[in-house]
Amino acid sequence: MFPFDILQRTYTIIFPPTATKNDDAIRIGLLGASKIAPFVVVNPAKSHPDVIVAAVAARDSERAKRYAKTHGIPIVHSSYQDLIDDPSIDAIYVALPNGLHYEWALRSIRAGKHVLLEKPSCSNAIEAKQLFNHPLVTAKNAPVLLEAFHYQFHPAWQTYLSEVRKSPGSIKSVHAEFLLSPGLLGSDDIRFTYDLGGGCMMDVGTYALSIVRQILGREKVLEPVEVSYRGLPPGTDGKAKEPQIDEAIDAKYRTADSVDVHISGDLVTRGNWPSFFPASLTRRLPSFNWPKSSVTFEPVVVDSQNGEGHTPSQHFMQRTLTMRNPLIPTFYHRIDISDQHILRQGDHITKTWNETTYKTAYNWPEGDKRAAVYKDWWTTYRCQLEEFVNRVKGREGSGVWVDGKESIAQMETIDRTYEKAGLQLRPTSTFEL
Ligand SMILES: NC(=O)C1=CN([C@@H]2O[C@H](COP(=O)(O)OP(=O)(O)OC[C@H]3O[C@@H](n4cnc5c(N)ncnc54)[C@H](OP(=O)(O)O)[C@@H]3O)[C@@H](O)[C@H]2O)C=CC1
Ligand SMILES: O=C1OC[C@@H](O)[C@H](O)[C@H]1O
Repeated sequence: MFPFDILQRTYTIIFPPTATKNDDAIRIGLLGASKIAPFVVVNPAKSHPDVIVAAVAARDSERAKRYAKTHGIPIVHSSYQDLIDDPSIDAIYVALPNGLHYEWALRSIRAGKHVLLEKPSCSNAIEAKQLFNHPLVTAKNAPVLLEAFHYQFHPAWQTYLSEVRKSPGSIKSVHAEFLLSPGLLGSDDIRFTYDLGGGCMMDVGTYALSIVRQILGREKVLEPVEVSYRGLPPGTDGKAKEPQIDEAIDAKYRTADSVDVHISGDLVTRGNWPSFFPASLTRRLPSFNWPKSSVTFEPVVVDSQNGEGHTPSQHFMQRTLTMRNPLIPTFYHRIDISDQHILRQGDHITKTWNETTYKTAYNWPEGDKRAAVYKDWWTTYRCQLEEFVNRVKGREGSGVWVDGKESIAQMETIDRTYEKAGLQLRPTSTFEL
């Protein structure tokens, strides 16, 4: 039954039911013929009655035409600015290198277009503050601007967050990791160029950071206490390529209320094999790891007895909540609610045991009105598109949103992490508006 469910959802993601478009559907334009746009916008739009992917612009018009043909996009513009100035376009999807997000988001907003902006929103906190606090963005009736933290919109992530909120005990530690297998990114990938706002912290690291910040408080800036990174391997000439680029990053933070926070990201993960394989053999071997988040709570007292003449006995419970694969939950994810129980008599531990329950959430809970709208096969991107459209149309929506304050605090924490690592902040755009 379980693999059949996966197959059914996967089939429907690839071949979604096509919706008849409404007359007032939002017409989206793609800035750049990017690799990610088919997943984030083109495919999800097929099943959305209020979205038409109407145009694309690329630096090379021929490439843009080929891309448009492949994806059935009717209009091709020969420059990004032409696309933005097209009066038939309502919204822009900015999937450019991170270093260009600020400029093209602002240009789009200036043209009155709504913006779905890829993560990370900007190159650094200076840009993020200028963008999200810009009068054109904060004005009443300003266009919608959303940093595309797609995973937050999926019911699986929201279910995990609600388990965090209702768990007994205060949070002791939080961990998140996103480790990419080798071979997914070419050596000329935008992620490996400093001037384009590259780096692991800017890429998979930004998800791990966003995850821990969602758990701890979305507007909190975290202060790093220890950061280490791995740079790019030297080129064939033996010289360091792009010395400001982190290929992998590992950062620890400690909050004012003493929560230990740990994130790891890696764009080219080797090693990391289970410990029964000798590390000397596996250190250089590629490995696959699910993105993961876990939260451990302080122990709580479940029961306490101090009967006269008896040694006092206490029953403690300590919870750990783990979520595997918060980023592509539609294929597979799992929420583990693991409770460690300890019985003590005086100073002696007399018994320990574990109780673990597992949860999945491919949709909102039964009876929740959102469950009647969402579908089990919706990807995080389809959920995100639903909420982007709801905002643009002024509809109620699911209640999940990433606001400017969250995006700014995210960039401030990324900056502090780079500073602690001894790396330069990603360069600030010279574009002014
Ligand atoms: N939400 C998600 O799951 C994901 C988000 N992303 C984000 O999306 C963005 C794009 O990533 P991805 O699609 O992987 O990248 P691509 O390299 O496929 O796309 C980047 C686009 O940027 C354009 N571009 C403009 N200037 C430059 C330049 N100087 N060098 C290189 N490209 C340039 C290119 O457009 P043109 O066609 O005009 O040549 C290209 O199509 C990033 O911000 C990344 O973080 C990426 C993957 C997943
Ligand atoms: O979801 C993702 O997976 C791979 C990353 O490199 C990418 O930028 C990210 O958004």
